[in-house]
Amino acid sequence: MAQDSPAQDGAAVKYGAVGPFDAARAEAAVRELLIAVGEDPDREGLRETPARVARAYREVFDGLFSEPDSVLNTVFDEGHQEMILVRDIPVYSTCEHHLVPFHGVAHVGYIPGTSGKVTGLSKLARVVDLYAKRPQVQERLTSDIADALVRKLQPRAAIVVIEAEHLCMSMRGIRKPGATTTTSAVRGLFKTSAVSRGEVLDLILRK
Ligand SMILES: Nc1nc2c(ncn2[C@@H]2O[C@H](COP(=O)(O)OP(=O)(O)OP(=O)(O)O)[C@@H](O)[C@H]2O)c(=O)[nH]1
Ligand SMILES: [Zn+2]
Repeated sequence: MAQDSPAQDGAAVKYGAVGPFDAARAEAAVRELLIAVGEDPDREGLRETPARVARAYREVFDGLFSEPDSVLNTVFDEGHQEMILVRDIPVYSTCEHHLVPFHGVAHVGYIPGTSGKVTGLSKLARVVDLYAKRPQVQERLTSDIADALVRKLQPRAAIVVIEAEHLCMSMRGIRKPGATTTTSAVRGLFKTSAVSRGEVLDLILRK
C-alpha cells in the first residue's frame, strides 16, 4: 500500500501518525539498542541490521500513514440486506506495550444498511491490515475496525472478532505459549439483538 502512504517521504499529511517516518532516526535508535543490550553493532552480522530494522518498522507500522476510510470507498449497490461475513483473516500486529508481535485471525461481518450498500470483500481484510500495522492493543484494533465499518457503510449491524496469541505472553514474561485472547466489537443490531448476535457468533466460532 505504498501509494497510500503520503508521509513516507516526510510529507505533511498524516493519518494515525503524529510525525513523518524518520528512517535515519530509526536506524540510530536500533544501533543504540544493540549497544544497550550488550551487542557490538559493528560486527559483521549486525552491520546492516539497523537499516534492515528501520525498513521493517516502516513496513509493519505503515498503517499509521494510511487513510482507513478511503479503503472502504469501493461500494456496490447490491441491495443485499443479509449478513456478509469474512472469516479467518490472518492478522499480524505489534503489541504497543512490548513492541513484539501478536498474531491470529480476524472475523469481520456486517449487515448492510437500508440502501443495501456493500463494499468489496478484500476491503474488509485491507481495513484489518491497516489498523494492524500500527502499535496496538488487541481491544483497540478490534474496535477501530468495527468503527471504520460503521462510519463508511452505515450498516445495520457490524461485528469484529479477533483471536490472537501475544508473543509478549509466549516468549517472555508469563511464558504461556498457546494462550489465545479473543476480543469482540459489536455495533448496531448485533449489539441490540441477542438472536442476531447469536447467529453471527455461531458462524464465526464454528470450526
Ligand atoms: N489488555 C491488553 N493487554 C495487553 C495487550 N498486549 C499486551 N498486554 C499486556 O500489557 C501488560 C503490561 O503490563 P506491565 O506490568 O506494564 O508490563 P510487564 O511487567 O512487562 O508485564 P508482564 O507481561 O506481565 O511481564 C501485560 O499484562 C500484557 O499481557 C493487549 O493487546 N491488550
Ligand atoms: Zn506485549
